[in-house]
Amino acid sequence: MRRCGLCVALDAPDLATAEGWADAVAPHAGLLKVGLELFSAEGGAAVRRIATRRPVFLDVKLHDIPNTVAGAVRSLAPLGPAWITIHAAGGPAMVEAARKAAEAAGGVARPRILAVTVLTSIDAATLSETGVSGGPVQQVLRLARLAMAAGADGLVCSPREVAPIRDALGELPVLVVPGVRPAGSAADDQARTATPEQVARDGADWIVVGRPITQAADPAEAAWSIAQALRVN
Ligand SMILES: O=C(O)c1cc(=O)[nH]c(=O)n1[C@@H]1O[C@H](COP(=O)(O)O)[C@@H](O)[C@H]1O
Repeated sequence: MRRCGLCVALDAPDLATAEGWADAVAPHAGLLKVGLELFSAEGGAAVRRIATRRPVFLDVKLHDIPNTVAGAVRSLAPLGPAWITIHAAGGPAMVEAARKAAEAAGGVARPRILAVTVLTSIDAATLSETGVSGGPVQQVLRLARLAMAAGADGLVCSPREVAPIRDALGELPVLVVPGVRPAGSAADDQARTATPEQVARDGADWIVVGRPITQAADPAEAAWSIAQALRVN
C-alpha cells in the first residue's frame, strides 16, 4: 500500500524562524521545503541548516533556457537537496538538461528533479487567460507526460489531478501535492484544493503544507494532526 508523507513548507523570511518551525514539525514530517522566500533571504545556508533535520525539498521552480537551468542545477546540487523543482512548461529539452545536470552532480545522492505542472493557485479561468484552453486537468496531463518522458523523477500537481495522473501514467511517477487544506481551513491563494485524506486516498506520495501548519497557534500539533489524517490507507 502506498504511504503518503508530509512535507512542511518553511516559507519564512529568515532562517531563525524557519529553524524554529523545522524543530517543531520534524517529528511529523518526512521532508522540509525551502522555497523562494527563504532561499532568496538566506541562500545555500538555509538548505544546509534545514537538512540537518530532514531531507530538503528545494523549491526554486527553475524555468529558463536549457543551458541556464542545467547550470543552476549544477550550482544547487552541492547544497545537498533531495529534490529540486523546475517548471515542466520549460519544455522537454529543459527538463532533460536539468536531469542530466543532476546526474552529473553525482552518485545515488544526486538531487531528484521534480517538474511542476500547473500551479495550484491557477483556476480554469486564469489558465484560459494565459492562452491555455481545455482546463487544468488536460494541461496537467499534457505537461506530466512531457516531463516524465524527458526524464523528470516526479511531478508537482494539485490535489485535483492526482487520480487522473495515476489513471493515465500509472504508479511510477512520484507525485508531490501542494494546495492541501484540512477541512475547515482557509484556502488562502490556493485555487485547486482538497483535504489530506482525499489526496492520500487518490495516491499522492507527498503532500506539501505551509500556512495551515506554520501559521497555526501550535505548529507541532497542526503537523501531527495532518500526518495522522494521511494514514487512511
Ligand atoms: O512547488 C511547490 O511546492 C508548489 C507548487 C504549486 O503549484 N503550488 C504551491 O503552493 N507550491 C508551494 O507549496 C507551498 C504551499 O503553501 P501553503 O499554501 O501555505 O500550504 C508553498 O510553499 C508554494 O510555493
